[in-house]
Amino acid sequence: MVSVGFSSLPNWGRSVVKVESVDELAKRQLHEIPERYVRSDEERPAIPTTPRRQSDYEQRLPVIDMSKIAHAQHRDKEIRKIAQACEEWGFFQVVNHGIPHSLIDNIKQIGREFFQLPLEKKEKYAVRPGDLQGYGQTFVVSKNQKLDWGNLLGLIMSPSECRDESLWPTEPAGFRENVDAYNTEIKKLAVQLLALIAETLQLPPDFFEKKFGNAYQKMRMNYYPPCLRPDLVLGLSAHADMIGLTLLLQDDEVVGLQIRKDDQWVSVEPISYALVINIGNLIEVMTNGRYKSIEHRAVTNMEKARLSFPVFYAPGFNEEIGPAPELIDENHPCLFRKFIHQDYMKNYFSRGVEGKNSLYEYAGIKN
Ligand SMILES: O=C(O)CCC(=O)C(=O)O
Ligand SMILES: [Fe+2]
Repeated sequence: MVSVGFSSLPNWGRSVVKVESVDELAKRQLHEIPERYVRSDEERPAIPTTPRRQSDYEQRLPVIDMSKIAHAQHRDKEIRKIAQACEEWGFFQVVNHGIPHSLIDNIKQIGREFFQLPLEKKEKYAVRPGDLQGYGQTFVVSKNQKLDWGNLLGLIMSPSECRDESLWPTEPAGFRENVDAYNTEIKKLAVQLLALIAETLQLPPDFFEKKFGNAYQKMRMNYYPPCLRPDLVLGLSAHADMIGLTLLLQDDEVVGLQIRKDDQWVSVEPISYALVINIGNLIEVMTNGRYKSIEHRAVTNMEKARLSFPVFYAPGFNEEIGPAPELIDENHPCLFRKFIHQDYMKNYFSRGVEGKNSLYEYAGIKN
């Protein structure tokens, strides 16, 4: 079946299994966590302490000050920091990015209010079979798979033919205006960051921009209700983002995002009004593996709900994706074959969350 939001695109081949809303489950007086949410010993997370200690973060994720990029005397240093962050972490935070704080406050408020609506209201926007947007849980593709302690609302901004306004909540007030305004700002920042990332690799400044002409842009609101046993569950299973770049706004108060660094899970320190940026699988391919798309996950908190707001930014669906010829030489053999973005997307969504292994299975070249 071709879903409404993707009438001009092929079926994504993803079947959705409907599961109970975690928002509702978490409201019940549970004495134990239902089995379907309890992770195996290997997957169970270490939970950051409250109040937070430095050891919760191990090393600190690089923080890029965008206001310095405009100043000749600081620019080179910030560019070097971006290069180092992309090479060593695949992640960094940005501050002074120019997105009005009032807009960021509005997005957080709207997200919180949406998830507090009664279930019947949220279910008007439920994910439909085969679709990638709406209210629900991601990647539930089998009746036996472990479930995430979280719910989400996903909305595609562009291309315009994928934007499905019937799934845009009319409550809380101001939802549409704020989400649109925020996404316009995020797009500007994404364009700026991609040009800087190209610069760090001495690629032509429009190297990424060329592919992002008819960009795919999707916003997600993730809601992780408080959980009786954060040590047994995951808010969001470990995964790598299969897009170009992710720009994530996270909760100021509740720590939850963890990234895999040197085989350890490191929490990302919340910084007020900062955005967390990460390299997605497509940029890993386009940079011939120089910049890696790193696995990450979200953990929950016993007392407080946590919200996060990623915007996923990717090339147009029909773009051919492959390593930059400038980044292939004798010492850096070509690591990936070329493919069409939407073929990869379709393949990815048919698998469910499997870490990032599927990128190499799909497009990796064995040298
Ligand atoms: O909640 C978070 O901080 C992580 C969200 C995330 O990784 C995603 O939605 O892809
Ligand atoms: Fe992610």
